Amino acid sequence: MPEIVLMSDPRVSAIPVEDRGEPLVDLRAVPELLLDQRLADSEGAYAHLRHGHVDRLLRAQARLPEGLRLLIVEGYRPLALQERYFSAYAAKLSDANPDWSDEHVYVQASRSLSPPHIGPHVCGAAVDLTLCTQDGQELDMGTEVNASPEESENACYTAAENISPQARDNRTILSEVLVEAGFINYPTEWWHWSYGDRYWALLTGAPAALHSHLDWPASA
Ligand SMILES: C[C@@H](N)C(=O)N[C@H](C)C(=O)O
Ligand SMILES: [Zn+2]
Repeated sequence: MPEIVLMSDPRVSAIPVEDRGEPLVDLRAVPELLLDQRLADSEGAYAHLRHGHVDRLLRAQARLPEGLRLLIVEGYRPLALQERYFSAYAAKLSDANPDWSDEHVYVQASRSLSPPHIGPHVCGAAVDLTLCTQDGQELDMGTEVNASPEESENACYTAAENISPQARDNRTILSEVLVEAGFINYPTEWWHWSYGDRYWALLTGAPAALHSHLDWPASA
């Protein structure tokens, strides 16, 4: 397996950000894209993404085999929520592994959650998504969206081998259309894709990230 750069890697936070001022768009107003409700918040933050992502997602969806579509689970995530998610997971890891240093806990937590200050969801640049049929039945992807390494025996890693051939094929279908549309994947999570954030810049060689952190409510 090629080296996985974790979100906690100092090379990620060292990437400069040159924000383009691209607005957030509410995907609830884009009927071609199907939104899942499992992480829906009352203000609809989860349904927002940077403007350019809409065309990228539509382009990816158009390339799917007939009968399949994207199912969007979460886009924009307010900073306070990212902080809550990160510190709760770090605390859980620390409790389960009392011999781990704080630094090791930080790195291990970043397998599943971005340190808040570099979080791509916080910039409206990342989207968690899966595949479903036209009538919304989710495909077998080997794990649930947002399964942790602990609960999935690392099957959440995109290249994991401990999944069925069918789930492997489904991950390949998802990856191919999203890569073609310009997204990059976080290799510890088959469902997490982004464009224009620091992690994207590091992996693509772009000189800077295109989107900085956004407060919510934003001028969407
Ligand atoms: C919570 C999980 N789906 C996720 O989004 N993880 C990434 C690494 C993040 O927090 O940015
Ligand atoms: Zn994500």
